[in-house]
Amino acid sequence: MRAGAHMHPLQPAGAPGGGSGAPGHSLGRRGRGHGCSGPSLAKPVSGLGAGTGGEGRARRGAVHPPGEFRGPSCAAVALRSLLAADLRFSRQLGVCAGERSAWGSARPLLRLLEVSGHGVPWLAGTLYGLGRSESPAGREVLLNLLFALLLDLVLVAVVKGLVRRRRPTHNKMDMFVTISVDKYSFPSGHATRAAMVCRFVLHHLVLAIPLRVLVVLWAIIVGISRVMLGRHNVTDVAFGFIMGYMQYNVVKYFWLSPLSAPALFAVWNQ
Ligand SMILES: CC(C)=CCC/C(C)=C/CC/C(C)=C/CC/C(C)=C/COP(=O)(O)O
Repeated sequence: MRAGAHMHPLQPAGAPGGGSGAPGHSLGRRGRGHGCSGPSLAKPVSGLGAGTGGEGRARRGAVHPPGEFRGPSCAAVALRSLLAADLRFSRQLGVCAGERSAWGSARPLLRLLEVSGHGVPWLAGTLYGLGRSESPAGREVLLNLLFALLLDLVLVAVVKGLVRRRRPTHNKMDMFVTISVDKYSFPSGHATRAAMVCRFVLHHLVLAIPLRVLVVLWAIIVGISRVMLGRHNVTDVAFGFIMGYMQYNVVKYFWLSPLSAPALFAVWNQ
């Protein structure tokens, strides 16, 4: 692929489909070849683009106006290096990506964890609880959990649709109920949901310490299992955790109560 041209921001050069993680991708080579530069304010030097592929070749010898980028910035090179390391590391951690993988026998257990963090059981369970709940306080919490889960689905779909990072190539697309954007991997919807639900539960349920620890462990293990199953790269999950953590702030800010959303609660008060 031509460096810098039509290249996916989360896909280092030499990693077709964003998921190869193959050693010897071109990042390191390009980085070593000419270093990196910021915006050029100095008089242009011909041939600075050399080694950056077709674009560089086309510009060789050209006169660059002040302010034009001479090559990939240090930030871009650092980002690509991070992403290349992410692909390699994630591939190594994908030990349950298939039945024949190193830890393939643990795959069924990890797939069970996958279901435990999936949107469908959480939505179904919350709706069921809402239907059964007889206490106003319980209904308020469950209604907000429903709002949180729906918000999570929408925000993850928006970010996945914008970023469009492909899932790792070693992922087997045998996931439990998916929607169209789930062909993309950034961020991990399981990680956002796990982090958000974890914060939600810790804030709104009175639980003994061991149970609180269990909830946190569940969230962490769901995240790790995404990489082990080969569904995600590490950065998808890390960002998912951060995003899910912050989503809870949104839920808290827009907390639905009989005062803030009387129409919603009127359904039960009739
Ligand atoms: C259960 C009820 C009452 C309604 C379901 C409504 C519905 C179909 C919601 C969509 C749920 C869904 C398919 C969520 C996607 C979950 C998923 C596969 C996320 C991807 O996670 P990732 O970690 O692989 O990014």
